[in-house]
Amino acid sequence: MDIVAVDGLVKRYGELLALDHFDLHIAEGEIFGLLGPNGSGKTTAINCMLQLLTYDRGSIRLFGEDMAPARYDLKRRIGIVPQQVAVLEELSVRENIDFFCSLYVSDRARRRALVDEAIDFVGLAEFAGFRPKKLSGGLLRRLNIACGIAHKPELIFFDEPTVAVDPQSRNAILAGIKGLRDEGATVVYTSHYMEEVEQICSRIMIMDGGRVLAQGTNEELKRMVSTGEKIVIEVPSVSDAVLRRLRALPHVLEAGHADQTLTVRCEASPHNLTDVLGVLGAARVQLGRVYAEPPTLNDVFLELTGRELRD
Ligand SMILES: Nc1ncnc2c1ncn2[C@@H]1O[C@H](COP(=O)(O)OP(=O)(O)OP(=O)(O)O)[C@@H](O)[C@H]1O
Repeated sequence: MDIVAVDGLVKRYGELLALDHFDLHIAEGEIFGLLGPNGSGKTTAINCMLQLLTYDRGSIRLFGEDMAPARYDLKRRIGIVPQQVAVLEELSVRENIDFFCSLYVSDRARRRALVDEAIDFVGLAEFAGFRPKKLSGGLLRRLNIACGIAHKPELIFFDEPTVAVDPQSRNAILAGIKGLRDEGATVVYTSHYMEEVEQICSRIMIMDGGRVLAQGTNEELKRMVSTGEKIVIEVPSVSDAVLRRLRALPHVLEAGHADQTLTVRCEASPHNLTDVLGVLGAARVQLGRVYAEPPTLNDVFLELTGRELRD
């Protein structure tokens, strides 16, 4: 059974079509990535699923049941980690987590255990008595996460949880999300950082302008496009004649030399590296380090839309 089943969702803000027949199906135990540039409709889609926004058309089923504003039984099974940190300034770390947990769990003893577990989970034990304004940006994000997950939700929405956090907190957050999945939760993860989505998501949807452009595993998405690897070779100089010969190779899209580095972008094909090294060998070019980078999700987005994923 799909934990999330969204079909034909249409959402307008006045004239603006924010979601255009948007479909989303997520199986139990997935970390599903919603990847798209700013304004592509990720937050709108989440807020419709949570019934925080009304929508014009479409159906939303969560846990196999029709979602509606008064379905508190379903809402109780959901955790939300919003894009903007939403905690109470006058409460400590522990009190904040306890407050949000108390919206779902009334038994005090059970709540104390859940709050302790959430504090350990996000690594905030030594800050439990701190007020939010004493925390760094990364620690504040971790508190935001603890508030969203302490009640042990089965389905958790993370909306850009790593914006403006230091690398250490970012890694802790990503590891934490995988930990939640390992404990049985299903996760919806929105981001415009393709590396994160590649790192943790079982499946990824690329969206733009409120529409689904493509979806699949990381590898499936990369196989959908014709862009192949980027070959990078350290070499002090390359003559124009050699560059012309490289560009004339059957699967080469682009070849250029800058900063003592030759870069050759190719279409997907098994012999690109051999062909490129063949041209350089014939011209007796002295080579330094040679490596090939596989296509990124940015290449996929670029080929699908003609634009970069990052602004
Ligand atoms: N309350 C609103 N009123 C009018 N337009 C809105 C409103 N909220 C969002 N929009 C517009 O709807 C579109 C989708 O926005 P949304 O916030 O869902 O995108 P997003 O992919 O989540 O982007 P971001 O990463 O910036 O949050 C954008 O064009 C945005 O300007």
